[in-house]
Amino acid sequence: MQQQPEPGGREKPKRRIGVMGGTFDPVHNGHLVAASEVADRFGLDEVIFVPTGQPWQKADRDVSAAEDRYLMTVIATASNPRFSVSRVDIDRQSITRTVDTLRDLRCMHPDAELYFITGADALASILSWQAWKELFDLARFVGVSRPGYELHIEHLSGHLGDYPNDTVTLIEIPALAISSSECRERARSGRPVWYLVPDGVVQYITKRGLYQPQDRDAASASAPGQNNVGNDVQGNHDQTSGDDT
Ligand SMILES: Nc1ncnc2c1ncn2[C@@H]1O[C@H](COP(=O)(O)OP(=O)(O)OP(=O)(O)O)[C@@H](O)[C@H]1O
Ligand SMILES: O=C(O)c1ccc[n+]([C@@H]2O[C@H](COP(=O)([O-])O)[C@@H](O)[C@H]2O)c1
Repeated sequence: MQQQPEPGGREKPKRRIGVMGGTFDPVHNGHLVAASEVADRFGLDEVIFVPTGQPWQKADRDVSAAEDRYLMTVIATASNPRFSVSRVDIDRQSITRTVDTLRDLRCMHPDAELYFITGADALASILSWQAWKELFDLARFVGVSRPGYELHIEHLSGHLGDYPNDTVTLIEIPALAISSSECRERARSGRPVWYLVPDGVVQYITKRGLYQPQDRDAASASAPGQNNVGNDVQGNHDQTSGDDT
């Protein structure tokens, strides 16, 4: 671990901060397990979840409102004292670039070591990210396994010549074959998302009527407390629909 000198000559370990970037539409248990595993393996003091503002590589589909994705991420992470959520990307008035995320977080935490966490699919496409050459100066990268994707680093090896060996690390994590796309499709068709996402996120999706077919959106907007998600999404749980009552 890198050390920094203290007034008395003693060395103080640097704070280690994980950065879990994602569109989180919705956040699911695969994201949470990835963050938790990396925190454990790398002895991270904190993991900051950073919902994207304008994910330019997802411009081919409608992405839910940033505020909904942010709130779901807050709900999902609230019970873990090491997890927090940042608004840096959703408050920036431009497309979301990880280089900006990391620059902002570096300014906020100048003495910390940053560990950017990516799934195998995201890591595979990192050379298509904007200003990617700067990324490895700003943070270490941790690529985590994900069912259905090959976790590899060969595409980066030609670009990491002068960087330390631990600039990008690959780790195997418990396999959770969950995706936000699948959760959205389930909610849309009235199938359960219980246990794929935290309970509070199920309730938030229900309360806000997220991921419903277009013709039900108007109802959702005009009656935000109404249960607009199919009953199957609620399963057999004995709980409220998330009404404001
Ligand atoms: N099940 C999973 N296991 C490991 N990593 C994951 C998993 N799901 C997502 N990730 C990683 O989390 C980060 C954010 O992912 P994102 O918010 O795009 O979720 P997603 O499930 O891939 O969404 P979508 O299905 O809409 O593309 C990415 O680095 C992605 O690779
Ligand atoms: O910097 C970029 O150009 C860039 C392009 C695509 C994705 N990313 C980041 O990769 C993370 C996962 O993104 P996504 O789209 O798979 O949810 C998230 O933090 C994004 O900001 C970053």
